[in-house]
Amino acid sequence: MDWDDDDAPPDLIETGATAEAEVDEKLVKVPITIVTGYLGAGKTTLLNYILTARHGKKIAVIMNEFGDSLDIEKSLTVNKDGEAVEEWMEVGNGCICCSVKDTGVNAIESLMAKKGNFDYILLETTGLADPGNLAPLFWVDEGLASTIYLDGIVTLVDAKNILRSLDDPSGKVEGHDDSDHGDEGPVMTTAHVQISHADVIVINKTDLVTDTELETVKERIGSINGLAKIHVTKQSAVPELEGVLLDLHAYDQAEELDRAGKGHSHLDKTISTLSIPLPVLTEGQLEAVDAWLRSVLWDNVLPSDEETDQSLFEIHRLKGRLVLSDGNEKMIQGVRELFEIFDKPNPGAEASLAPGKDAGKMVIIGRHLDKYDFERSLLEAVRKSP
Ligand SMILES: Nc1nc2c(ncn2[C@@H]2O[C@H](COP(=O)(O)OP(=O)(O)OP(=O)(O)O)[C@@H](O)[C@H]2O)c(=O)[nH]1
Repeated sequence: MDWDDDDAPPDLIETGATAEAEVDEKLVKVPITIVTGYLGAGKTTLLNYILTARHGKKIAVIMNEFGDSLDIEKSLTVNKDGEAVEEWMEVGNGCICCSVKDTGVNAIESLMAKKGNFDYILLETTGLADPGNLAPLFWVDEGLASTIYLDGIVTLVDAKNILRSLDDPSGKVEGHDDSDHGDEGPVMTTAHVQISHADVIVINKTDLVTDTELETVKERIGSINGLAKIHVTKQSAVPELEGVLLDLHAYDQAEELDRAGKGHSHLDKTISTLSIPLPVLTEGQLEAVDAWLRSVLWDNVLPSDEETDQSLFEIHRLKGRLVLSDGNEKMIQGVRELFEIFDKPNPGAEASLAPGKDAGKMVIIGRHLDKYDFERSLLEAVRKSP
């Protein structure tokens, strides 16, 4: 599809997509990247950087002006001849809100039906958005044959202010109040949830901090989210885009599992990353892991020998690798209560492990994880199964 300069729709960054690309446009799935971060962290600077670096690609930038719901009226960045202008447009499909999970996808699909496929979709959230509410909108079941897929969540943090934001009670996320349960706990701020759900964290504005301050920021962020790739930037200029910010495939593989060390760190009192090594599993034990996940993620119940505890923990992100006794491997991906266990892509890509050795791993990012013995519960569930 060719766009006249004069007719170019306001949502497209029209930088000269090729005819060849358009032949495949019905077959190709378009990645959507959620870009989140506090006010002034450098999101717009990052988006402009991507648009410039991806000259020649058709990129839709959607501004989520209203926090956790996407409204039909969106401010969209247009780029013509390197000049960015901002306009308002109507997607025209009603309000996209979290209660209607597939509407966000439908609206973008109908937009693409009208305008032709994009190469990338970048969804910039407001400074206050909880990406955990948005990700499930776009993490669509394969069976639904959507033309878009959630590629990953990128969180920008301002190196100078992030520690203050993490400790600022006024940044508390609404709707996660434990006071009903008599457990106030340390405050969970929007900065926490933006970091805990991230697949990539860009620590920006590093020109405003010393090396020592930067190290402290990195350690704190790494203790909250031990899975995310961390990049350190000035003016949001990441070293490259491929696999760094774009084309992450963060929800269809789990290669970064080994980044998370064993056990968990306590640098941040609110959110931590917990890593549990798993043995080689039989088919029955695989089912036990599935049942354990359903209990933990759907019912908030951590099964254990002594008790079944309705718990206060809150899981934001979960990834895993399961090695089976027949030599196959499975991956686990989870965000909030949603999870999926699926065959490892590219089987045989990694050397197989010696039998009996800890072979698999589950990494959990969430709140109040240190109050419960997740490892014992999971390993017991596995051991009890044939
Ligand atoms: N010193 C410094 N300033 C930066 C850097 N990156 C961006 N800025 C500036 O910080 C300000 C905020 O950057 P934006 O990219 O607009 O941040 P944002 O996250 O989009 O902010 P909102 O749109 O307000 O949520 C702008 O004036 C940028 O020029 C950096 O690395 N160092």
